[in-house]
Amino acid sequence: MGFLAIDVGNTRLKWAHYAAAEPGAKLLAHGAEFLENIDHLPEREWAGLPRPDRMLGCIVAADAVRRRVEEDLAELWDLPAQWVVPAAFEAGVTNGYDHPARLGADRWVAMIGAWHRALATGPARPLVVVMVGTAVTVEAVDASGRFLGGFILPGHGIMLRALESGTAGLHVPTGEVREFPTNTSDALTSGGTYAIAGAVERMVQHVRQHCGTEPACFMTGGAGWKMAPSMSVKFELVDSLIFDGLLEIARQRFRP
Ligand SMILES: Nc1ncnc2c1ncn2[C@@H]1O[C@H](COP(=O)(O)OP(=O)(O)OP(=O)(O)O)[C@@H](O)[C@H]1O
Ligand SMILES: CC(C)(CO)[C@@H](O)C(=O)NCCC(=O)O
Ligand SMILES: [K+]
Repeated sequence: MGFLAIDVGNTRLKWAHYAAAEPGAKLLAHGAEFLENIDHLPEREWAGLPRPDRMLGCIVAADAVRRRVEEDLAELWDLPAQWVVPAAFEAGVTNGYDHPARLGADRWVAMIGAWHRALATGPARPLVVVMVGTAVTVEAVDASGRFLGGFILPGHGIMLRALESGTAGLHVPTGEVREFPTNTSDALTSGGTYAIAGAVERMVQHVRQHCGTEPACFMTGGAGWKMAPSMSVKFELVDSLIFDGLLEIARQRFRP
């Protein structure tokens, strides 16, 4: 019974089992695993689930990970995997990428989730959608639902590892975010955080200028909570943005 939504990122696989394939459906079970541990899913977390009627996922990880998940779904439930591939248009959002299929599926699905979340609370307005995961993405959507373009930048972990491996003197524990850092740990943590916050602020400016309206701003991703206190613009932190998008796409695709 129900609907299984899966989001396979570059660091973790997140899954959610819903009572139905439609927005607002009851969440029955959910979990997240680091990719190196997903082999356990069929014997542990997924072993107790009733067979989902359908599955829809988005994946940006390597092909080997995708095959692994597809084999698990086939063996456990004889369930065919369906992955979202960014198209020119889906669920109200138009894809402005030069090559629409080259856009990351997670970015596309998160924008669709944000678009419908915003529409549910008022008239259409431009969006800025930020995902803080292994990488950080900052997307712009105009008031007609057109994805204008977006930034990709390194996430906290990659920024720190790049600095550690490229220098002799930057091996220090995680610090605090400070306006004026006075030790190496705080300087690194603050630098990474404000690099992301600064990119987001610029995108908000670009959208304001291009659309002539204040955008609604959404943030999601495993490290979203770390960014929230340091943002200069008001953001709604929505952990489930990708699942919201998958539910909306599933509703439209699987409509009886
Ligand atoms: N509690 C934490 N403390 C320190 N760093 C963290 C923590 N949680 C996440 N991170 C770092 O933040 C980045 C993204 O985290 P996480 O894996 O939770 O995001 P995600 O949205 O699942 O990523 P993806 O979808 O790309 O797999 C990683 O670089 C990770 O090392
Ligand atoms: C940018 C990431 C890594 C973010 O998870 C992912 O969306 C991805 O691999 N994208 C493909 C390239 C692109 O979106 O232009
Ligand atoms: K992701």
